[in-house]
Amino acid sequence: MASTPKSTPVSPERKQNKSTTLDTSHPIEVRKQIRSHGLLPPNVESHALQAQRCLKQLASKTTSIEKYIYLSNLRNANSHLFYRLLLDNFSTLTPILYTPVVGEACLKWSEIYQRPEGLYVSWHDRGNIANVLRNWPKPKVEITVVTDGSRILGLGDLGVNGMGIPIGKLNLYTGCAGIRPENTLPLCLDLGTNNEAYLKDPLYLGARMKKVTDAEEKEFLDELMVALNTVWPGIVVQFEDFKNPFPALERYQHKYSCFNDDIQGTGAVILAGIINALKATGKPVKDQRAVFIGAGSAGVGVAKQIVEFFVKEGLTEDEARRCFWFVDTKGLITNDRGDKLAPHKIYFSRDDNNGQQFRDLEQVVDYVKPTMLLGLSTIRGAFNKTVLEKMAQLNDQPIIFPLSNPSSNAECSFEEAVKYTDGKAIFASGSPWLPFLYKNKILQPSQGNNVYVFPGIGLGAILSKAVHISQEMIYASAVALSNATNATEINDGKLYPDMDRIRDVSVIVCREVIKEAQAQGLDRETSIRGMSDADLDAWIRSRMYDPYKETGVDEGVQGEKIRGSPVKKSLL
Ligand SMILES: O=C([O-])CC(=O)C(=O)O
Ligand SMILES: [Mg+2]
Repeated sequence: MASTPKSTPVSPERKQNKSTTLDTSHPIEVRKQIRSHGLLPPNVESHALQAQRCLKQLASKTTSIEKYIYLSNLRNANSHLFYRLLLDNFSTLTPILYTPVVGEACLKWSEIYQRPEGLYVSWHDRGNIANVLRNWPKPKVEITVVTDGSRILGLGDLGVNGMGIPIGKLNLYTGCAGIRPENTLPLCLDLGTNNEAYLKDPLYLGARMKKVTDAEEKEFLDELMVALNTVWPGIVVQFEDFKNPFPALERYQHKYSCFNDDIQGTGAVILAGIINALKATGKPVKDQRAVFIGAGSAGVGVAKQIVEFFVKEGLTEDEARRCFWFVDTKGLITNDRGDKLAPHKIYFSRDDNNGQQFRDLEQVVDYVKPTMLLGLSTIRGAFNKTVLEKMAQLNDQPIIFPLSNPSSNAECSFEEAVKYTDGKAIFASGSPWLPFLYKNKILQPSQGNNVYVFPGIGLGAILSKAVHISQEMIYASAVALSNATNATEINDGKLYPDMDRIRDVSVIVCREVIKEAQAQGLDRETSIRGMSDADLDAWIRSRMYDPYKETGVDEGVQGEKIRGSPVKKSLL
């Protein structure tokens, strides 16, 4: 291998991470400049040819998990190529990198593990968290997705196996919102697990200890938030898949630039879907009756954002709140049910049931006569044939949202929703389903997944340098998403934009989040105040990572030089 001449400085990062520069699309001049000449096979390939090989290799993998591992390896071998492939095949690759296959990957994480890919911070690191963060090899971190693995999708407590989720979400941050991959930090907290099977599994990669108490978790998270903001001031923090996320959200949301994806991100996306569904049915909000099955943090978070919308549409908060009925494992949540309700359930608990109690969903549907049914219960089949048939008898266009993830936990499939409502359902699910042919018409499912907003919210917070992420900024993301759905999509019966337009959608969401931050005086980036929408969009785009523009040369400026003018002869 040629030694590096003194005249060509190679950054320490580049030395450590040479792999990202080994790209068969690099022209010979680039290969010579970055000293990868000879390390690559001679043919200089087009991006299209590279993609063709990757898709062929991917197709040769027979199981979803093999496809997942293939894509992880590709990302580590050549991140720009990986992101080019993702951008060009978004709707095909997302179900592998993200829900549902990422769920399977998390379940098997200890078996399929090959490399860390993120940072693990343990209970035993308390008192020393900032120093552990400083071990992260990349100098700049703009955003982190952090989980403690205690409620991974609808799969329960998976401990450190939950690391697949921050990795998957951050892949989408880069793919959808163009945050540079090296500026993202997947973060998994090992605060113990109550998953007995994992604790007994010799291959399990986490500490052999039970989950710490709520008070201990609070102490740990307080130190973590200070440490993150000390090591990377202004870092945006996305909380993900915590079993009990409300306390942390309440504690930090006015103090740091952070949000909870499961409460606020999912809430915003579902609200956008509901806004579009109500436009389709034409029924006013005052006539809506929403039954939620599953009264965990996500369900309550989603409903509270819909309450906000109903209030903006003219109801009082009390009138809006009373449009919701929640069902948990014990039945309809009422004040006189005889059990002690968890604090987050009290807001929606009913007091108008005249002593009647309803144990199952069918009884609740008969009693409430809902216009919409939303599932965040992780109970596959909870929206059974009878329930769906009843919804179709009650409504011309019943709104059916089985939102639990992954698909194996969804309350019903798209096919079931179509068949049992005779094609009348207005449908959105959390995980993807295939289109379904019904009565000679191909019907398209909508996927109400938080991926529609979290990348734009995170990018908006980064670019506006928001001091914190307000509920109004989250609400703005929901309205932006509903407006981003175009006429063709609406005519096709869709509630959300096509996934293949996700980059454009993320720009729109980001712009509206920035504008709301500006309106509330939460922004610190003064140079973009007062810009028109078009100028702001162009400014946002100019800051987004584009894997097609990466030359493999360290700094973008040098890359520009290579593209713009011939590289100096002396370097060749
Ligand atoms: O990851 C997803 O697909 C959506 C989500 O946040 C969850 O289900 O927890
Ligand atoms: Mg989640």
